Amino acid sequence: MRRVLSVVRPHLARLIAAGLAGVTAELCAVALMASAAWLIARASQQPPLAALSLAIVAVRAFAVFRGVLRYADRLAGHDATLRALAELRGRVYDSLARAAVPAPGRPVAAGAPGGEGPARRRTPGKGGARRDADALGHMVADVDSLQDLLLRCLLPITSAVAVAVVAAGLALVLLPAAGLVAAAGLLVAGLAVPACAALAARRLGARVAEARDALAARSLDLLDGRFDLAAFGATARVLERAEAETARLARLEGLAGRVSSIAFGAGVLVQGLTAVGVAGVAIAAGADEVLVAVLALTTLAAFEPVLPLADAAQRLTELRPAARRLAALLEDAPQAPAPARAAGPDAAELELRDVTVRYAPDGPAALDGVSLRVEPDRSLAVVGASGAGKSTLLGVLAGLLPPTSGTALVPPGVRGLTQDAHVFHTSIRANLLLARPAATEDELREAARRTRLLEWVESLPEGWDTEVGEGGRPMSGGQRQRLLLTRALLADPGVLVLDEPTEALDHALADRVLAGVLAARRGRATVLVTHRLTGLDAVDEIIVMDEGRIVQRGTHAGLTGIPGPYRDLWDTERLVSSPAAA
Ligand SMILES: Nc1ncnc2c1ncn2[C@@H]1O[C@H](COP(=O)(O)OP(=O)(O)OP(=O)(O)O)[C@@H](O)[C@H]1O
Repeated sequence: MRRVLSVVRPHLARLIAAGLAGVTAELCAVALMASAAWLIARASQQPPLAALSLAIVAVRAFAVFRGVLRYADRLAGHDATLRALAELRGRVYDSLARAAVPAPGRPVAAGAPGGEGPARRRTPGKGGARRDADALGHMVADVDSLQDLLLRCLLPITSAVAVAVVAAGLALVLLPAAGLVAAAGLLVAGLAVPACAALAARRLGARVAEARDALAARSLDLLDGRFDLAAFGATARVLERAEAETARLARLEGLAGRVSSIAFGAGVLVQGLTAVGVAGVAIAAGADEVLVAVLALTTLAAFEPVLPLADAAQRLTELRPAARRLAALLEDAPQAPAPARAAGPDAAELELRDVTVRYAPDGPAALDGVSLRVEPDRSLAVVGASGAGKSTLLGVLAGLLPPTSGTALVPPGVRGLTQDAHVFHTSIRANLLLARPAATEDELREAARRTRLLEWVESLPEGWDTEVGEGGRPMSGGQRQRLLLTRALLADPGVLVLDEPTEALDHALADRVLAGVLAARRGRATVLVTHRLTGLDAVDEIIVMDEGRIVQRGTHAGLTGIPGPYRDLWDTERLVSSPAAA
């Protein structure tokens, strides 16, 4: 909770102002009740009007101040809370972004942020997307819960404590015995009732969660295993069990919903009993009727901010898991990797000098002393066997992975298409315009023509306005890849890095798409990681990697003309695609 609340620090002044406004508004409410009680009781004794004039003014003043201060309290409280929420959201997204890029020395582990969690790097298939959406939904809800933490818990608790202390203190001064009764009542309503409510809410919350899990598991069984259940004639039996579980869940939820009304009722009962007790003690002590009225009604008013504490305690119990998850997220994310040194404005090219990357401190080098220059107007292809270090090299070139040693000079304006690129749940047009909001229809069409996306878009009834992504129109892997590639082309960055941009396409289409992309990028720096060598004759330079090192470099014609790893890869490719050619 403390870790999450630390985001409030920059907005502490506003929050304190809101707290002060809240406390003063509640004190005004108590003072209003006290002065009104005094006025009515004293008026019943028919004193001269002048004796009442001060009380009349006080009643009006407290009524006006209470209204104004309540308004100020709401305004300042919501202002501070929304600012704190924005801050927390920013920090959470920063943590997710850091976790999504595994820094060397910190490999991505399953279950860790950046592993199978919401910030997972790759999202295979639809089920993964659904899990990501769930995780994202939970995270958004967790962040939003800070709002309740401040507005429904911390601020009300502050007001309640201040009012209870002042009211009980005043009663103690006026009549110690009555003060003790008031203090006892306030303690019961402000501590014991909320504690019991929180305990009940926690117990019931656990049982509700358990019942919900059981029902979810049963529903999945019913959906996924429907054919088996039908085959074995067991559908009715399992449905019956699911219905029983639904009824149990409804019962528990009803009970959980009643906890707050029961707690509120208990608080009101304590309030009434305490007011009667205070009046009784005051009468027994021989206090005059004005003092009795003031003490009893002030006590009644002092309970008003104390009664919502039962609700606040329950909410605090519910918010703790969310706070724990957020704190873990904020703490677990690896520290922001030292960014690759940005090259000066005149150094337009991308350069690596003796760069080594290790994912674990004592682990093998994924990149081993690589030096490389990417000229601003040339294209470069990176090839090599699986695990040779191609994606790692691309990560360093894109400024996403800092080198463990060596220097990476990465100019601003390196953008790319990594394997994590995301299709947003919106139209094809909006997905593309993300890269260049001002792009014209012609530019969209031109980019899509290069990547062979255009034919597919034109075949759709709603064309560019077709909704895609989760919940939208399902896309094939190839359509998704071409959409992302079009977006990368449209962005037209100074250096475009592409990780296996045609991996999901059949060979014939892959070759045409690659040729289109390279033609569109002619004269602009492009770095391409690929397994497929066909079409690389259109690339200015090819580097061949093996075990993290560059083992060959040259052009397609040059490298196929000499024995070596590139020619071996080329021969294998030709053999696989057309055995007769070998
Ligand atoms: N996040 C990571 N944590 C730990 N090790 C990693 C990580 N990413 C890559 N590696 C290791 O670094 C080495 C190089 O991997 P890299 O992904 O760069 O190879 P690649 O040539 O792109 O392979 P592929 O063609 O299969 O994508 C491999 O041994 C791989 O196991």
